[in-house]
Amino acid sequence: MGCMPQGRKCVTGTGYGINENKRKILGKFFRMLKHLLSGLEVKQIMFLVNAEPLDWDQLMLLLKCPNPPKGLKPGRYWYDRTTGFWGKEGQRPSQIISPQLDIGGRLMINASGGKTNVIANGRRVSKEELLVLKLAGVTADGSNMEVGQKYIKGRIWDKVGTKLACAILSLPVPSNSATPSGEEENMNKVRPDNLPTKMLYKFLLVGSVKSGTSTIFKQCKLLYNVPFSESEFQNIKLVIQTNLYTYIAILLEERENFEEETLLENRKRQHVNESTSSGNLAAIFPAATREYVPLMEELWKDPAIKATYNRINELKVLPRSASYFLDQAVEISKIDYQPSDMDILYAGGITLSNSLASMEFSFPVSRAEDSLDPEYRHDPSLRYQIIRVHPTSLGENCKWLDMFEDTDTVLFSVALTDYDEYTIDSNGVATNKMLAAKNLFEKIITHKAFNNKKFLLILTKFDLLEEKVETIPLTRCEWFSDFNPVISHNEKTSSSSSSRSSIVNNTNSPPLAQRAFQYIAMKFKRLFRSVTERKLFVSLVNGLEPDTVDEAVRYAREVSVWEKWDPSFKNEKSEITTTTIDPEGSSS
Ligand SMILES: Nc1nc2c(ncn2[C@@H]2O[C@H](COP(=O)(O)OP(=O)(O)OP(=O)(O)O)[C@@H](O)[C@H]2O)c(=O)[nH]1
Ligand SMILES: [Mg+2]
Repeated sequence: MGCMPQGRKCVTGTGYGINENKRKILGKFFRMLKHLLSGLEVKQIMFLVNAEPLDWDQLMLLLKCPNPPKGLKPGRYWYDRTTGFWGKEGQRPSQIISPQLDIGGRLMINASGGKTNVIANGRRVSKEELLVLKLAGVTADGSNMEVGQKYIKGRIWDKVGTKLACAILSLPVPSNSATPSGEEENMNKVRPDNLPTKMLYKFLLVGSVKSGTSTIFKQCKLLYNVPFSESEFQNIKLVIQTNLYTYIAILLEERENFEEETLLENRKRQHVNESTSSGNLAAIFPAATREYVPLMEELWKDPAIKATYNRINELKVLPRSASYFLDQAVEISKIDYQPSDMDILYAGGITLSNSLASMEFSFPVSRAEDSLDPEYRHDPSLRYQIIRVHPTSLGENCKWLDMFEDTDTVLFSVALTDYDEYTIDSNGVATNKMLAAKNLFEKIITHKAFNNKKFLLILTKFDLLEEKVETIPLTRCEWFSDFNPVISHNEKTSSSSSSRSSIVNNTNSPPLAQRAFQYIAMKFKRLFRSVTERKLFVSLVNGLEPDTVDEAVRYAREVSVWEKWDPSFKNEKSEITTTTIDPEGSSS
């Protein structure tokens, strides 16, 4: 075959004759490159980076770098040397290539056609990028920011959420090899002793729709003193006020129905206000930010409204928390209303960010911990991150879970009350919510990115289960068809002796709810073991009670550092530390 450019021999070809059928295409690539790059004039218009043409050496540097641009064609490109961001001139970034390559000219401010007032490394970023920077927690104040992969104001790619947001917004994320120096990547996993870096443990909080994840997330913010930002706080306030007006609109509508039964004699009076009973929220309360105190006071004087309100439990369309807010209607409708912690917790429909929220914290040292031998204490300076993601943002078959592969422990939340509830999809097909939760659980535990993750199942809404299970049998859900509500004396003793949770130890708790909880935990544990051959940890939670959430999250901390959670670890009983019960142990 003879000599190839740059004097190299084609070793595999040595000693063999040329396949005449292929002669035409042999060396095609080199002929093409030579053709493209031989004359300076040609070169100059072929590959421009930051408005400067690349010479042969620069082009080779670009093509042979650890993470070269994919499918590079002649054209005009921009390149941010600090981050490795790469894109076509005038367009948003399309890839992240190896950073720090000495190619092209100076990055221009309008290189990517961004229209925001934020400049990153000398380039005006696009709206989408700005959103990502905000998600990553980089303050975007219009000043010139240093946005390195390695140091940002840190390392934005470490912030989960950044990756997910990028995926959703079709912005590039660095491939593993693009992360400068491989050890950076693994810093959270293998930490050389001489590095003083604090370790960050990551919990992914996920569950099916309305499983209580945002309540747990909000509870954690309050528990671990992570303040709500001003915009989060304003958003919460707006949601609470808007919710209140929705409840009132429903009351106004329902008032009519009740009246026909109970307030026939007052009917004429009611007609005076007919115009307000349309239920059209926008018409009644045009702007949630306006003060409606006088209107609210007037409404409460209306006997028909009072009568309707007294029968609020019959109004299935109103959420349970409605009466909590309606009781403070006048207060909430004030312009200067400040939501209390309880208001924030009770407010449904609040997601701090649309689909994704993240908080970082350290555990305050508890009194119980303080009295422990230092050897058994957790390092109080360790940092933890909780990322809450809504199932609808995980995409088809949870494909975006990849973005969370650096999670240490998954907190999977299931509402204990889901067993008799249904979701209706766009085709009108009803699915039992417990089965939907089971389905999501199976998808996540079998996802390739979560192969070896530890899982803590958070069974929540226990307070609501206590009420519900007394009237609606658990067997409503087909998965629970073999639940036997009759508790033998022996089982009763064994279940309470293995219970550590304050909820379970509460002697007022109806045993039936405990029994149901243990049964559901056992079902999930068996499912988990059959799929992964590993142990599923379980915590019982009432999202509105801080102590139970604190116990569960501290339990997640324990779980994260146990090295003995693999199947070879026989004595599982000793894993049960401060928090939870072992439903498997007690259900035999
Ligand atoms: N009584 C009671 N209510 C709860 C509990 N946990 C959550 N809730 C309520 O249940 C509703 C749904 O809870 P969220 O925390 O919003 O659930 P989510 O998983 O964020 O739901 P979506 O994001 O809307 O899918 C809210 O009205 C909460 O106040 C609980 O343990 N007990
Ligand atoms: Mg929510």
